[in-house]
Amino acid sequence: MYKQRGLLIVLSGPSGVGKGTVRKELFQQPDTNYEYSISMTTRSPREGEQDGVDYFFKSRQEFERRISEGGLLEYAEYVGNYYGTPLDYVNATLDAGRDVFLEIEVVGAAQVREKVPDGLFIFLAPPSLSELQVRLVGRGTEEADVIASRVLKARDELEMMNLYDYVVENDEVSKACDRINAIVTAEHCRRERVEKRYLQMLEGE
Ligand SMILES: Nc1ncnc2c1ncn2[C@@H]1O[C@H](COP(=O)(O)OP(=O)(O)OP(=O)(O)O)[C@@H](O)[C@H]1O
Ligand SMILES: Nc1nc2c(ncn2[C@@H]2O[C@H](COP(=O)(O)O)[C@@H](O)[C@H]2O)c(=O)[nH]1
Repeated sequence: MYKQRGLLIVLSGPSGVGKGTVRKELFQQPDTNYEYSISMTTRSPREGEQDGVDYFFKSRQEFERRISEGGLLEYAEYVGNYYGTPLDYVNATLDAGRDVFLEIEVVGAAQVREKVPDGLFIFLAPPSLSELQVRLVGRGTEEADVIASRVLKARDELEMMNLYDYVVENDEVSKACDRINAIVTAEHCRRERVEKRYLQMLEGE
């Protein structure tokens, strides 16, 4: 019997815009039905971060071995560290008909677009660049030079907004979550209509 694959939802945007905050809020909502794909990184854990929960923390050597084995759906080097999405988990979950949620930067998102063109690509945008800087400083997890690199990078990342299916402003976390939920629901309805039409056409043969 024909079984539709799950939907791959990609949330991207500059560092500090609030991707993690929005994602955590979405996953706390009782009717959320996506699976979160935990990324791999060579970055050191921040205070409170747990291996296998926030990231799979790996050495550069181990990460490069995963790349050479083709074990990543996408990866990017971001301000001196590797970040990537384990391929097996994404494939197994989508094959089981479950939606997968990726929270990744823009270079990796562009690679996913090439490989999974029917994914749903959402760019989370800050109200302004100055507010982005305020958020990064307020988070207090990076030194001033790293914050400066991330804000500088954000200028180029914002130019990639037009490559996305949707741009969602993160002015308020609850509003951003509502917008993302509405987009995902609309995409499911669209896919159901297409699937129904497809099955009707097969029956008519
Ligand atoms: N809508 C918002 N209004 C004000 N502050 C926010 C909002 N969303 C997130 N923040 C704050 O901004 C900071 C950065 O948020 P967060 O860590 O979620 O960003 P991120 O995009 O996941 O960053 P990175 O890509 O570096 O992981 C946090 O301190 C968070 O509490
Ligand atoms: N291309 C990928 N980017 C990822 C992945 N996981 C996280 N990220 C992004 O990296 C930056 C920096 O993250 P931080 O935790 O050090 O602040 C940020 O934009 C993340 O969204 C991934 O698997 N692939």
